[in-house]
Amino acid sequence: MPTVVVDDVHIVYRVHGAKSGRGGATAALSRMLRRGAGDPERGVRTVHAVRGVSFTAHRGEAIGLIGSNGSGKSTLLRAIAGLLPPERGRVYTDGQPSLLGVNAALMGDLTGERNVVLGGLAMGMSREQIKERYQEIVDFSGINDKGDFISLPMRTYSSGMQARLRFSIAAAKDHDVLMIDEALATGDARFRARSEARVRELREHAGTVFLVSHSNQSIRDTCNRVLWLERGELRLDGPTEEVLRAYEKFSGK
Ligand SMILES: Nc1ncnc2c1ncn2[C@@H]1O[C@H](COP(=O)(O)OP(=O)(O)OP(=O)(O)O)[C@@H](O)[C@H]1O
Repeated sequence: MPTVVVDDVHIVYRVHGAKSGRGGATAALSRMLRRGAGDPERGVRTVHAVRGVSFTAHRGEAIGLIGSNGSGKSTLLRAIAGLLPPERGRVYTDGQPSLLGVNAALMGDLTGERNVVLGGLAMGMSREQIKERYQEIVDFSGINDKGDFISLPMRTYSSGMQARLRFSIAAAKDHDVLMIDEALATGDARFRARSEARVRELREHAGTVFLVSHSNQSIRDTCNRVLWLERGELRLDGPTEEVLRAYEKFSGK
């Protein structure tokens, strides 16, 4: 059963005002003034971040996305989630894909507790379901292991704690398509092991999991298939070990 079909997708970012991007404060000010007047010369630069990528994902697959910095991994995930319109090509998905990014939109000024509810509602859970899973989510995150932190605003958490809570909220639900962008990298070793186990579980519940990671070990431990992107192009798509070996050779590891 296919869950995601990506057909010759191209993603192009447009960066406005980038052509006149040099100079100090005075130049910036004059640019602003010109912009106000509707300057026709204002430049738009384009970044062709994903170039003609095609693949089909199935139920029960955990697919790792690898590639060097800026190779288009996060962009591709955002396109699958429907957050970026393709310039060319199509993305077909079965159900609503959930993107769990390091920057997932929880609210820093709200307590961890409120964010669990907010995140649950955002994922389409009912209040009852959230209430039922609440303790499980908090326990999984380990936020309260060292004291009552869940009742403090989320902005007071360390980046690792924030990432853990985000992952725990997202993982509380079985997703058709769950996309995880580097979230595993921020937790400590124990949390990483726990979340990797949860990714395997989600996958067994017949969903499809995408995982962007720079940790080849995380990819090895969780994924059965790997897509390797380089400069926006799909270089290799295949079984984890095969693709990782080629990638490690390429990156000199
Ligand atoms: N909002 C944006 N506006 C313009 N260009 C962008 C934007 N976001 C990303 N890019 C460009 O798109 C390309 C791909 O970026 P992307 O973040 O998808 O790479 P990545 O493989 O996830 O990188 P990393 O491993 O460093 O997280 C890069 O060249 C980047 O500069």
